[in-house]
Amino acid sequence: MRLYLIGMPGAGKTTLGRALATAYELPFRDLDEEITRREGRSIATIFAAEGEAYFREQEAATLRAVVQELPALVLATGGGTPCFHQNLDVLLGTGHTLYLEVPVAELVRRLQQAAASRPLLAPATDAAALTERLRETLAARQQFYSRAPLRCAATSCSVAAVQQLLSRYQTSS
Ligand SMILES: Nc1ncnc2c1ncn2[C@@H]1O[C@H](COP(=O)(O)OP(=O)(O)OP(=O)(O)O)[C@@H](O)[C@H]1O
Ligand SMILES: O=C(O)C1=C[C@@H](O)[C@@H](O)[C@H](O)C1
Ligand SMILES: [Mg+2]
Repeated sequence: MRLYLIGMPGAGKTTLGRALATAYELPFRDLDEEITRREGRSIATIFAAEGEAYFREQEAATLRAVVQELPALVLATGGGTPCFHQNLDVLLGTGHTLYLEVPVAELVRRLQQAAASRPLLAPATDAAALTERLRETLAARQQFYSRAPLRCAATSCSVAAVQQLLSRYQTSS
């Protein structure tokens, strides 16, 4: 089984992804970490040195390489992954895609500390600016995230809840 987690920055893709991989005894990959490893530099450095378009190309290529390499895994994608280069079609066509749905106010709480090291959020320094930035980003991305056949809300996104969701989904499909 390939299980893909998608959602906004701070939604908990990496945190929950690792826990799900342990529960299912599957390898875990984090797409941001894979890109960092392939490139030998941080995401922030890639954005600063090469710009977003270059990052999106590397992201798309790395996604396809990971999918080809591993027939079974849990993959935490980057926040923007489903929104560029037909990546969502790759996800939908090769595994189960789960959208972690988290309200903007909760994302702000989680991200406020870390915003400076996240290139797309860095310009938003205070809570109001970060809220506005996340609102705009989510509005633009909703059309992609909402195509995931599986979704769970922030408050119910435990490993057990996802396992239940997935087993119901697998028996019905
Ligand atoms: N269920 C949760 N409840 C509260 N805090 C959480 C939860 N899941 C993750 N967090 C916290 O929120 C922050 C972001 O989590 P995480 O890095 O897993 O998100 P992400 O979706 O992988 O973000 P990114 O897209 O930036 O990689 C972390 O500080 C993490 O500890
Ligand atoms: O939301 C986004 O577009 C991003 C999220 C991160 O996971 C990284 O993939 C990168 O910082 C871009
Ligand atoms: Mg992450």
